Amino acid sequence: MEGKTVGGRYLLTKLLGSGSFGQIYIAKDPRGGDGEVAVKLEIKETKHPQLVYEAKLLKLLQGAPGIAEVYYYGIEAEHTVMVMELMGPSLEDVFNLCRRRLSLKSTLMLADQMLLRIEYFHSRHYIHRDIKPDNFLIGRSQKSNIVYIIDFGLAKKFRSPSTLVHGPYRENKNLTGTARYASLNAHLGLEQSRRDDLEAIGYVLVYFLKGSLPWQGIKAEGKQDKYSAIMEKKLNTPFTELCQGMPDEFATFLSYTRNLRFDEDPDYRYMRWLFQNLFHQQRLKNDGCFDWNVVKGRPQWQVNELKAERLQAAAMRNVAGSMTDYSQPSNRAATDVVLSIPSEPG
Ligand SMILES: Nc1ncnc2c1ncn2[C@@H]1O[C@H](COP(=O)(O)OP(=O)(O)OP(=O)(O)O)[C@@H](O)[C@H]1O
Repeated sequence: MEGKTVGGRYLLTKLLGSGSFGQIYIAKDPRGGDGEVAVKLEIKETKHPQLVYEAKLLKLLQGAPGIAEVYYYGIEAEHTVMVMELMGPSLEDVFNLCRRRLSLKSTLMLADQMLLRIEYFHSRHYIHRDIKPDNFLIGRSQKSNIVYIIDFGLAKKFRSPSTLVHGPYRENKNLTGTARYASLNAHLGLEQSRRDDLEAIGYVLVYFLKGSLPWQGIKAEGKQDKYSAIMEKKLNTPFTELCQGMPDEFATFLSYTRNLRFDEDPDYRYMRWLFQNLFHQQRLKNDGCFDWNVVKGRPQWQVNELKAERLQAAAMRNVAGSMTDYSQPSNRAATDVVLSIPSEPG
């Protein structure tokens, strides 16, 4: 596809990766900004289309910090095409770059942005359901301090936008998301709600600060046995033990999220205050400088290379290990968004 033009103006220059979703390219926009955009392509006849849902959800979310701008959506010869803002490496990439351990300062700066993103997501009536470091990307150039939230393939509307009536509580659900960061209630088969995205953020923060989670690397026969073993470990690891050696705020945060009722409005201000307060107590300086900006001997271009390598590797694996089962209607995103797809702006 390199060398082709989509949307009448975007020239595909480089394959970034491919997987279950189709392909993602870097493209040049001769008329726009720094000239580079990301293009997602999905085969038109795909059995389980996702791009249309992602485009609808992105359209709904447009205009807030940390949400990729969409420039074009359309159906062309054999593909559904979405042209969007090009972003940089994921938090998993930069975590690797920092030898799989982040400082308290970076973790707290990320906590603040991740909480803002999820609060905004929830304010638009959706839960994400696949919170993990790979689904947060760093912006490029002037936006390199901004953390973006991506991958809405598992997002689900949790309340009516008009009446704000919460969706029903259900049990016996299959686990949706990524087992490592899934909330205990998601493991237990409860319908997910806002609290589950927040508990997952808690696990991501512990992962950044400690370098790993106690349920990583558990060996089991099949997928289901592995999920059960992870759940057991989560059940049997009190937050005080999980967060041993870390400031108390992390266990406090996790307990708060775990104790939220299914349809309770989370107090986002309280959660951000917890971490901001710790930040100030520790006399840290919010200068926007993350660990990966100062990794010795690792210039910025290496961050970009690392990302390219990871995307290639993911393409080779063909996103093996993904738990998503798109044959399950509940696993499909945003089927009921009523907004129209964006057409190319002026
Ligand atoms: N706008 C973008 N700019 C740069 N990289 C991007 C952009 N969108 C997605 N990516 C990269 O491409 C990868 C795949 O994108 P995305 O997660 O949206 O698709 P997916 O089908 O849900 O993939 P996966 O199966 O890995 O969850 C992401 O891991 C991300 O690193």
